[in-house]
Amino acid sequence: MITTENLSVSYNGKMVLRNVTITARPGSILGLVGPSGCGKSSFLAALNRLTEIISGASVSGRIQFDGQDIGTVFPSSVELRRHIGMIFQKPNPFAMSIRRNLELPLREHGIRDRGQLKQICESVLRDVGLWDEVSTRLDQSALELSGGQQQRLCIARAIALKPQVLLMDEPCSSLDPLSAERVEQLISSMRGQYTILIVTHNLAQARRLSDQVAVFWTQDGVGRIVEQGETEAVFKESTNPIVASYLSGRRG
Ligand SMILES: Nc1ncnc2c1ncn2[C@@H]1O[C@H](COP(=O)(O)OP(=O)(O)OP(=O)(O)O)[C@@H](O)[C@H]1O
Repeated sequence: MITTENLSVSYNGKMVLRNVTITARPGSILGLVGPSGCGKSSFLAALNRLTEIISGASVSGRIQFDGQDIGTVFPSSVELRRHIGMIFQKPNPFAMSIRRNLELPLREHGIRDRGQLKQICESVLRDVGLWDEVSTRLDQSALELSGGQQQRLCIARAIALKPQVLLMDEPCSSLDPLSAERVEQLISSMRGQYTILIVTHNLAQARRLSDQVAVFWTQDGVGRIVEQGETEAVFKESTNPIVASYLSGRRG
């Protein structure tokens, strides 16, 4: 379980996200929606400590992992990212073979046994539905795969490390409609196994995929969460006029 309390993010002293307090339940999918620029990506970056490598970025507030301060649980960013994986909008396989894409992070985390590496590679490629498509060309460059296949490979690379949490920043938005549907189905099938936080601009997708949803909005130049709850309840019953008109597609 991952929980934030009054999490705020600033760049060069200017706050862009204020006081986000939210819980992502174990095994559930939390959708993060809201118009451009309201701080959704900054929120994910803070959770994955990417803000540490963004010049001028600073974070305040608390992040807890299974009830403990995340800095205590994972003092090093390498260890943190093993447990909290990230999938980006644009698939970002390494410019190397499909096999090496999967083996490299495993080797970096101390798994060197060839049999074990082979077994994990096959298992995660099966999990993401890629095995039948790539099993005969594991030594070809990952960059030769289609965009949708590359994104599924990136998800395989992330889950090879057995993370508890996966952060996804618009994972389908750079893909053609069929590939996007395939990746969405994959994410849906991962419910129960991983805690997933997914940013999406596709409201229909947020509604189909997520168990809970948080609506981000910029007010007075700062992003914050204006509504959160069970997805169907938020979509059907929100009494916040901004949220209701945004979710119905009339605004935003
Ligand atoms: N590295 C940075 N330096 C300065 N300002 C930044 C930086 N990254 C983001 N911002 C600003 O922070 C605010 C929030 O941006 P962020 O990308 O988190 O929003 P978002 O909701 O994810 O937007 P989108 O949906 O367009 O991806 C924006 O005003 C943006 O310009």
